[in-house]
Amino acid sequence: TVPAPKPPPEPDMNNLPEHPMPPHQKKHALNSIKAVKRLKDAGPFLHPVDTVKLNIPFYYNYIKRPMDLSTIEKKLNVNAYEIPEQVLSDFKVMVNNCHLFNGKDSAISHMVNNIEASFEKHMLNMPPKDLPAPTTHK
Ligand SMILES: CN1C(=O)c2ccccc2Sc2cc(NC(=O)[C@@H]3CCCO3)ccc21
Repeated sequence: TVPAPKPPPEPDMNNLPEHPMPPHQKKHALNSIKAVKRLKDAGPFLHPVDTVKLNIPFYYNYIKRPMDLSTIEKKLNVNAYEIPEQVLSDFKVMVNNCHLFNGKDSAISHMVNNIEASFEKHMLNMPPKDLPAPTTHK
């Protein structure tokens, strides 16, 4: 019997963190995701893998944590992340899903590697959690 394709899980809205990432870090992470979404190689990663359009009903049987750029952006907007590393780890889930399902040397995996490199470069400029107090020059 063909297993019914499972819908991609929504961001874990149920247990949002008590102390989410502060606004200046959230803003930087959102800008980084927006910059990646504009890359030529980002197309297939903008939305959850569409198992019907791609005719891969087994996808969610292999890929237990589907992830894509729109889901990361949504999680940022609902303050689902506590620290920037959690954003990076969701990004890596998306990368590893692609490597696992398509093969590390596939064209689509080279595309996801490109956008991951770009995202990591943006995240190098992430401001520290506790910004220095604004100094008032006399
Ligand atoms: C990341 N990834 C994949 O990992 C994937 C999974 C199975 C088969 C092919 C691919 S490459 C791929 C292609 C699209 N393409 C599309 O979404 C559009 C709509 C359906 C055909 O092109 C989206 C995701 C994707």
